[in-house]
Amino acid sequence: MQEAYSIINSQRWASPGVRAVGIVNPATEEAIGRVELIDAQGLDQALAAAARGFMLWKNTSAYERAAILRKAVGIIRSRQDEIARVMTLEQGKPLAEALAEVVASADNIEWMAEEATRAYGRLLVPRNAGIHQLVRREPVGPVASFCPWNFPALTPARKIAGALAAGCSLILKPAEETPLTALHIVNAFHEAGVPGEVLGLVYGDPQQVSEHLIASPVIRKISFTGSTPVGKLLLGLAARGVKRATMELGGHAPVVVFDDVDPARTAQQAVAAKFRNAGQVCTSPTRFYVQAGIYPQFVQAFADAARAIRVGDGMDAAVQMGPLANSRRIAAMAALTEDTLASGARLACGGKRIGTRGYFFEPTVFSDVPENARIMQDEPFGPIVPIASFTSLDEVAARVNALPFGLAAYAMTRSLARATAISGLLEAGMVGINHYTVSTPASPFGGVKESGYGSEGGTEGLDAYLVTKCVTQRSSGADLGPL
Ligand SMILES: NC(=O)c1ccc[n+]([C@@H]2O[C@H](COP(=O)([O-])OP(=O)(O)OC[C@H]3O[C@@H](n4cnc5c(N)ncnc54)[C@H](O)[C@@H]3O)[C@@H](O)[C@H]2O)c1
Ligand SMILES: O=S(=O)(O)c1ccc(CO)cc1
Repeated sequence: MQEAYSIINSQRWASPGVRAVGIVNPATEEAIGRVELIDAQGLDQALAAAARGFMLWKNTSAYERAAILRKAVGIIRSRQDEIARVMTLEQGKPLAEALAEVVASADNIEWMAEEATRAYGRLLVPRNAGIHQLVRREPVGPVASFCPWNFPALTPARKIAGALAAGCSLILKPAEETPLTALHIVNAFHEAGVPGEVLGLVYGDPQQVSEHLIASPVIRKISFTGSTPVGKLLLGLAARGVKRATMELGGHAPVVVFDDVDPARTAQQAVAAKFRNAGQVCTSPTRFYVQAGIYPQFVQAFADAARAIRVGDGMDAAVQMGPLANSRRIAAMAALTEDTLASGARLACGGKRIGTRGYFFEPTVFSDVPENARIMQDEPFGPIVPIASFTSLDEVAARVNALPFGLAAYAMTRSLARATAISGLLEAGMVGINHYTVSTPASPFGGVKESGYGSEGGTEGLDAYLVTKCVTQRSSGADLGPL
């Protein structure tokens, strides 16, 4: 049995009369450990530490901060197999996917470590020879970050890397369902030399923790990855203190498949992307619009490839799709399947829970899905996919942009003219043309509309933790007229 716990000032926080909840392996439903939940007194200690940590870290040179972050990268890489194993046990994704996530986490931190030394300001051209005006970029202050369970290493890694590279202190609240992976990531930063006060880790009741931290005058910025409804709630709390926010919220990514592509190859590529992490990815391709000329062939090839996916315990190297992360997702998939059948859509494959032990659900494909079916509006966040047909570019553009979401969007075509046109039309923060990888360390990851605002990754990901200060300085003894 493994234990996860809050860390304040590099020390395990033991709340008197500590409450704990079990950590469940979603492939077996067995308890694999427990996570201790923090109390209000612990949160106050974490805030006090973050306030001290900010004064310390913002005065640490960017080069020193970068060196410490690079050391954390080395530690994470040296433990990547162990961290991946823990992730698969507590989250369910296949071991190869877990390993790829740990590798990506290290790559993101490494990229941000380099970026730490490039937070340039600028010098203005003064209106008077005795005046110097400079625009400084400074760390915003202590940050509170909230992470979900679908990427237990990468989401914390991105949030920690951006904040620490900029010179901010951070209190991280990972998901209580996947606490062990985050504990490994935070430990790596501390072992690398990040002072305990600079990076705190808290687990607790999500509502209690977010309300407590966001209300504190210590916290100057929040960063949240999760659902749009919770994001709106946290934005409301942040607004009361006029605090900055980065919000990575839900999506419902459309894929426009034009009739000039090979339907079988395109469908196989789509299936690999759709069922990654059992569809529990905010950038998952989740609504397929296929041009009428290749629609039947695409649906057939998609369903064949989905049926062939090997589903099982992610610890088995032959498995391609693991369980869903928790029992809530199974209930959500069952309800969505029922609802989609009732809408008149055709079930091409799947549609049921697999077995009674472990949160397994069949890769499920619906075709001829009407636009008003719930699955075309609500993010499935699981292994269910709707496919519909379209005829013209204008028609499909109106349909894909009708939702309030705008995170990722994709289009498949061999035509440069179509690719250019659809890239301009899609209302999304990230667009993939003939490709589903829209996230790299150098690219800004974020959405528009109700998918959130702000970016993580890229130069924008550092910018998100910086504020602007304009300093106007008079040379001593300068004889000045008006500015
Ligand atoms: N954008 C993403 O990467 C992402 C990740 C996980 C879940 N989701 C969304 O969440 C939905 C279902 O997941 P869920 O059942 O865990 O939903 P949820 O909205 O209850 O929880 C999502 C995450 O937000 C956290 N959370 C919930 N209430 C909070 C609060 N008041 N303050 C701070 N954090 C809070 C949870 O701990 C969890 O990690 C999915 O359908 C999906 O749309 C999105
Ligand atoms: O970098 S990705 O693996 O594509 C990725 C996608 C989404 C999220 C957040 O849900 C994290 C990483």
